[in-house]
Amino acid sequence: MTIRTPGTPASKVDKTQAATPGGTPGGNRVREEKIVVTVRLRPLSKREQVSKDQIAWECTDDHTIVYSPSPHERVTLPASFTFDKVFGPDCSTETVYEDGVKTVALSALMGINATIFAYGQTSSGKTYTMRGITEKAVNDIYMHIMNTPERDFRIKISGLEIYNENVRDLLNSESGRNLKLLDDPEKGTVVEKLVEETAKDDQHLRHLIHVCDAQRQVGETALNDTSSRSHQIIRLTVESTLRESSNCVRSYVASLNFVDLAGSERASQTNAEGARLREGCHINLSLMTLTTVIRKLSVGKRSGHIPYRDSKLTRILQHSLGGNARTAIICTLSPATSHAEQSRNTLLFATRAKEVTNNAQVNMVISDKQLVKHLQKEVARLEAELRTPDPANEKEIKILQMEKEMEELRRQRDLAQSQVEELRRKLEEEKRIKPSDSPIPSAKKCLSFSGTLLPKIDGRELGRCERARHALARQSLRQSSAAPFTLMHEIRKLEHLQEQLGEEATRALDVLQKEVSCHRLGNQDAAETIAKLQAEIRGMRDIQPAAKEVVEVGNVLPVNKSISANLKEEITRLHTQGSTIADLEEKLENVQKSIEKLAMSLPTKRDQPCTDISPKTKNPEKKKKLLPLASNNSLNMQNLLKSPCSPLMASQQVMDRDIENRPPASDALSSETHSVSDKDTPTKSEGGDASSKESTPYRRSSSVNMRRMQKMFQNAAEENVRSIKAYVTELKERVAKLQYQKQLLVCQVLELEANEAAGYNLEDGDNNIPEIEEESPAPWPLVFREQRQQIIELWDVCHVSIIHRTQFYLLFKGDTADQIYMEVELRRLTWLQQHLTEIGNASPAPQAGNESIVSLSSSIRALRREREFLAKRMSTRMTAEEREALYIKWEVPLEGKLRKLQFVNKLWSNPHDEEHIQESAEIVEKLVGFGGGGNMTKEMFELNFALPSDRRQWHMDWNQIFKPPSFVRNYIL
Ligand SMILES: Nc1ncnc2c1ncn2[C@@H]1O[C@H](COP(=O)(O)OP(=O)(O)OP(=O)(O)O)[C@@H](O)[C@H]1O
Repeated sequence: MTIRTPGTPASKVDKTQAATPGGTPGGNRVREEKIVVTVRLRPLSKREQVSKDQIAWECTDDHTIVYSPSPHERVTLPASFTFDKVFGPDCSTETVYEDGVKTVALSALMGINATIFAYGQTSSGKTYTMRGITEKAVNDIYMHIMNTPERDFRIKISGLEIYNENVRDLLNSESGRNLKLLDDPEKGTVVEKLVEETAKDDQHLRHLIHVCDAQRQVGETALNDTSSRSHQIIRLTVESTLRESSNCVRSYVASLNFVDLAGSERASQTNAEGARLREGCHINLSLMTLTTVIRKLSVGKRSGHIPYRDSKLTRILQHSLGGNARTAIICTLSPATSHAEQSRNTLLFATRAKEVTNNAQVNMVISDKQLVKHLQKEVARLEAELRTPDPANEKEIKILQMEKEMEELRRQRDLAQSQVEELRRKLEEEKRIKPSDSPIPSAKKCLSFSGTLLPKIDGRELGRCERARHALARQSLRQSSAAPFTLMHEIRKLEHLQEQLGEEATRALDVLQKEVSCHRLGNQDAAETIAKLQAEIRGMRDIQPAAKEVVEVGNVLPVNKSISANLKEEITRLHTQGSTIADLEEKLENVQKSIEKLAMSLPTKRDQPCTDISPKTKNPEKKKKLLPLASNNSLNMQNLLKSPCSPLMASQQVMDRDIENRPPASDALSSETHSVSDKDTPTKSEGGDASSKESTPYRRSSSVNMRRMQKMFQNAAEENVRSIKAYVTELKERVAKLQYQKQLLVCQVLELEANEAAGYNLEDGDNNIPEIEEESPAPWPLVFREQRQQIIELWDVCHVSIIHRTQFYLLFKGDTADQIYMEVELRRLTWLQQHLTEIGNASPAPQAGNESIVSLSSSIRALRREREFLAKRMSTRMTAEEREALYIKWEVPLEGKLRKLQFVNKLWSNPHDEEHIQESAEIVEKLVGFGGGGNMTKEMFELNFALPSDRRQWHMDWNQIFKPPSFVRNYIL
């Protein structure tokens, strides 16, 4: 057994912090603890009574002792002292023990070093007190041992005295030698060859203690017949180990010191001389060192050098003074006036001692012997288990498995917690980047689209955004990424349609060109218009689908390329074609205008010389106007009468002769036509079709039917121009729709890419998008409501024009036909939200072609301007009464100067209040004046995918806001 008292080797000592006495070891841990200081005031001794000494000290309560001088005495020094406990003359030693030092003493039973010592002037009652305390402690120790059968206790005792600065062994008086103090690096200060005896029982221990007392140096002085002339230290070492059955190899070990100091004395009072005087000098010297150590410790251990080594007493008690021990000091006092000054010195010492802090720890040792024994037993048990499998062992294995599982679960929980922490941290970061002065805090939540920017997990708000995101992602993936080939297929189909459309347009334009050729001999304006139109048509014919090399629908994709790479290529190609379509659309617009102009220039019935069409007419101008109509060749004539408006008809049928529409081929008509043509048929050089002259029916028409014929052609021409106009309009619509469909595809591809970038592997068909739960699609009304709420919140987040919001809100009420518009709006807003999140409040410097990039701040500014506009409108669109009623209802102060603006600022301010949204929309509608449905059509929104035009309607502000940066615009066809 290795015991460190206090010098057990560190490698074998396991120290934990001290427990509160009476508590579980290591339970209520105390890092630092002040020395417990109590004062015991004894009664007047017989000697003092005889000398008529007066009582100078009085215990006013359990903690205070007060100096009570005689009436004539003048007191200048402190008269009242307070301590942990003060015991008056009537208090028994048992009380002093129980209330003052018991807890400290019994700490030793739980591995904590403890020291109890008595300090005081000679004959103040130190020995009287310490003998009683030791007795009580021994009783309690053995009582505890009896009550703790699970532990095996061992009590050892050693006793020494320091007499005239010599250390003597009280249990080995035979030696008569002065024992040396050694400094052991591991054990600290040890007394060489000090006998340590193991107490067999309490009686034995008492006996040994008695031996120590008996061996102590005692002398008679004037103050005390049996004055202790030395410092006595009785050390009990208490070791306890759990009994063997528990397989525990660790033991508590602690020392309990009972220190009875020699009393400070004045030679004048003790009348000491000779040996007594010398003893007194040593006593006072060592007590002075003790006082110095205490004083230094009382102002802090780092106050400098602590002179422990200046006396043997302080060297031996070093651990009890500011070290690894719990310490209690009992300061004994004589109440006599004659010892008042000595008593005050004792109280001053006690006062300093109160400030000394110790660091007590639980001392545990591992016995090598016990350890080996334990390991041997363990090996034997395991060997036995191996030989005969124990069914209980299976249980243990299961328990082990369960423990492993629990460990894994804990690990997962920790991981989840760390992820939550990470999210929180990012949110904090987000908050820091986007200051909290953002007008709508909840907006930030929705501005986070990607997982890395998720807002704090916060109930419905996030739930809705998350659901929307997941729904969108899922839908997107189902539509696009879940089957990327389908998406490719869709693109191909679109291209095919686009190609068809181009071919139809080309065929129709052929017809149109020929038709226009027929009008070349019209008036000057018409001729110019026609020339322009022809040029445009030529230009349009030049526009062919650029991607003839595009693989046909159903062709196999290159297998060595990733789906996304192919899709990217497709998008790039679509982008190229997009400009073609845009050109086509623009040229169709021009053609339409020209046709309108042409229609205007066509001879009206008023212009026609109905009664003066004969070759002999005197008005060559009027006659000339008629000529083009009369000079059309047969092919054009037939084409003219064949409306090219139907795209389907624009196929082969358009070019075929339509017998039913052929003009009457009567002889009269032919002769009349012929007669006219003789003079007026345009020559080839004028653009007429000379080859058709021979076969034209006009040649065979008679002049009698000429007027009728002209009229008929006139009507046909008008009709055809109208048809062409309608057809061009239809072409435009189809181009727009084609454009729109491509937009949708692009959106899908962008999402596909985003999802791919986010780590969702699409190519292996493993859709890693967190499936919320496969549920049957919700009915449209429900979906509509949810989407609308998402849109409203996104409007709010992105600071979208409230006029746009109003238009959209009022237009789309939940028809099934609204689905596509809702989806488009949602997708655009989602993009915008992401875009705003990415660029934050920064206002990017305008770049070429990128002038309208929006930031959060620019959106807010635009919205503020819009609100100012609406505020102005309140004056003209509302009566004073209406305004006032609204102010009251919307809680705007009536007396405020900016109440209109205040009111408008409240519009569309709460995306979560349905009633508020409805009312806001109605008010904005009234202010802007697009009510009645006259100005608003759903198609406005459909066509909004086009880049901003110069249209000035408010709804186009959305496009102004939503002008994507160039990298996105490359995809927006
Ligand atoms: N609380 C007390 N009640 C009654 N008598 C006491 C009390 N304390 C001390 N005495 C008596 O006072 C006398 C002196 O006590 P004691 O020897 O314990 O003093 P001391 O402080 O140890 O002196 P010294 O330092 O000289 O050894 C003894 O006769 C003792 O019985």
